[in-house]
Amino acid sequence: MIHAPHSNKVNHASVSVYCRIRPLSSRDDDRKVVSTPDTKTVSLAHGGEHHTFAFDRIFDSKATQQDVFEGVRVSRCVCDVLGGYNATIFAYGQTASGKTHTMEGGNIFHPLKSGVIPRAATALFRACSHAPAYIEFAIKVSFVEIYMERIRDLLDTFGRKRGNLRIRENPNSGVYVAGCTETFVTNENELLICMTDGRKSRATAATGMNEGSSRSHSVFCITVQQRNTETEAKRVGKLVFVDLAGSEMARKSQAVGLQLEEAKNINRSLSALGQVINALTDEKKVHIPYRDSKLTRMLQDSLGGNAKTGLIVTISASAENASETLSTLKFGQRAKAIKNKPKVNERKSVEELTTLLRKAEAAIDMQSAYINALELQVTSGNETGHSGTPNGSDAETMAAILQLQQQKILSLTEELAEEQAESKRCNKEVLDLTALLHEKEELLLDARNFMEEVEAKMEKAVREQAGMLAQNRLLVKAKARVEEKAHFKVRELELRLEKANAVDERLRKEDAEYAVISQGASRSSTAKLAIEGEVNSLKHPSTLDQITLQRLPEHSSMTKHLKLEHQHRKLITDLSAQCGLVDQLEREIKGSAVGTSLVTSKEGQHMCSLRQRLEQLVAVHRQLLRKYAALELNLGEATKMIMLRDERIFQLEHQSEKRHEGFTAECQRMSALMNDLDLKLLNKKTRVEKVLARPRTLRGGQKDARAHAQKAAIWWNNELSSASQADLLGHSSIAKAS
Ligand SMILES: Nc1ncnc2c1ncn2[C@@H]1O[C@H](COP(=O)(O)OP(=O)(O)OP(=O)(O)O)[C@@H](O)[C@H]1O
Repeated sequence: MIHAPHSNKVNHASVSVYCRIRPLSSRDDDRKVVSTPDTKTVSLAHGGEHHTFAFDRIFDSKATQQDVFEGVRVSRCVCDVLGGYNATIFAYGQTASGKTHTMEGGNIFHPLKSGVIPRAATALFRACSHAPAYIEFAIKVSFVEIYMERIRDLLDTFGRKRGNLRIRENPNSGVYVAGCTETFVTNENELLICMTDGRKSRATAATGMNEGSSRSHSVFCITVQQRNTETEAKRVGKLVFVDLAGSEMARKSQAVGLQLEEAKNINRSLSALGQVINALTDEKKVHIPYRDSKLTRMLQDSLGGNAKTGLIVTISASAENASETLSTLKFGQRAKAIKNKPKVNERKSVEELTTLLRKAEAAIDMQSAYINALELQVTSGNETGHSGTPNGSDAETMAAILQLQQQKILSLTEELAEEQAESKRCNKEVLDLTALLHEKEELLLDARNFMEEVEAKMEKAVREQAGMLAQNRLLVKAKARVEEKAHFKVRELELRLEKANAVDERLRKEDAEYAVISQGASRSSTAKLAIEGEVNSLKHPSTLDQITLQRLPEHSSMTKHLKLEHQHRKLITDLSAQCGLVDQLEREIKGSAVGTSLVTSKEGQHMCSLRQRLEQLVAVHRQLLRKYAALELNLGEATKMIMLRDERIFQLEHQSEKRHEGFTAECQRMSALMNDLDLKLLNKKTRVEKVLARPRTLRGGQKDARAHAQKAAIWWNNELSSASQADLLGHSSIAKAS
């Protein structure tokens, strides 16, 4: 006997309901109205009555995130999903009762604080890593929210599909959100990153009851696709986590304006959910109002559909929330009565179906042969009955046999019909699959053509990219050159500044030297000439050129000043040329930035770094300009000082000239005096010699003459020594004066 395949068997499973009690917060009334007699019962005292509810598991306020994960048996849900089932876990409860805390947790990356979703991700990837090597997995996630009756894609980073997505239904894959972003993930971390990205886009707000209240229902879906590489059989399972927005009373949450509108929408969709649950648990109701809200439409497979569903109701133990707690617990109790029909989403491979078909045909053949044999036996029995007269017991036995045979025939005919139907179904499936195969082949062909087109485009893009890269490289080199030049110019400017300082220093020294120089009349006159030349060229600065500079005396301060000015002018020209180069570079970089907008993000980064370097260059350029301005200022001051010094030099020269003239006149006067003295001496000497040469006969006057001659000699010697002393004094006084 052939049994129906596993996929066709429908097991009814009721929704598992769990209850988590949130610890009292500072905002809460201290009076507790909730108690937990045991791990499966929760009791609420409200309105003078005790309401008791039984659930699959109760988590009190001390329960940890791991306790909840284990108690809700999320790992089993993960196994179900890997087995090809759809599973849904959703959290329902009053606002601020801890739904998001339970589903996502305080910190999704923290080992203790993470909630059900991150832990399920860990379990899923661990299970995949332990699967046989011939099973291939593809895991993708989607994250949407239902905000004010609009479905928004939370993973759509560009916000194109945030508007309002549509819900569609497919006989194979069930209810799904059309066009929502599905991101493939290869590990737990990637999944958590997707979740973090989605959480950032979620609509939350601070209300009177919760600092970070979710203003929307969020649906996080993990789809696990499996392929058996040996048999080509495929399986798909979905793990859906729904964090519902909390029901709230406007009075308590103090919602006004947009928040009030949000609260109304939340309450409306939650009441639609309640209606669906009521209809599902009421045997008389035939119509289930799934289409009354986006929320119920999305949860259609999870409520009364083909998914395995777990519901976590979150409540507050505080007396002030007792009425909301009661309604939450009632909701959980009703939901517990919902019966789902979980089924495996599996597609058998063509080989598997062909084998099944062959088996079915063989069974049909065997049964047909058996029926024929039985028919023959019946016919021959009848014939035997006609030929003789059977006794009573024989007749009874015959009747029993006939009855048995008829029953057998009946059951065999039924089985045959079943097998034929199965065979027909298999045949149809084979035909469908063959058609699908052809369709896929065509699609594959299209895809191949498309791929070829894409490849050609890619090649072109790569070529263009390479061109752009080369251009970028050139730009970078040009930038480096400009940078180098800028650095060089800065260094040059610094050197020039140092030189200017040195010139200043040397000018100071020259002042001192000049005093000595001015002593020499000839040198002074040369200097005078040079200064005159300098003054003339200063009067006509426009005529100053390199040749003029070369012609001027090297040691002259004016020459140095003019040289410095010439250098500065050259520097201005250089700097403006550099400015032009930098501007051109900026323009080129801007141009290339526009051109490279389609280039990969790596190049974008490169461009960014280029831009940064350009900015640095511009900063250096500005610094240079500032330095240049400072230099110009220094130059102005230096020019002023040089002018003052030149004036002083001019005055000194004037004085020196005057003194020189005085000195020359004094020298002339002294030499005239000396000549005069020499003449006088010569006369006296001659007279003395004459006296000494007189004859000795003149006895009478001989002694007198001798005495006179001696007196004259003494006078002469005295005159001579006083004259030489005066001469010496005269010389020293001139030296002092000069
Ligand atoms: N079991 C718990 N243990 C510790 N803190 C909790 C627990 N449950 C909730 N909280 C804290 O209570 C606050 C409200 O929780 P949460 O945001 O999860 O509520 P909610 O039901 O999602 O609210 P809403 O419907 O407004 O979004 C948070 O600060 C959260 O950390």
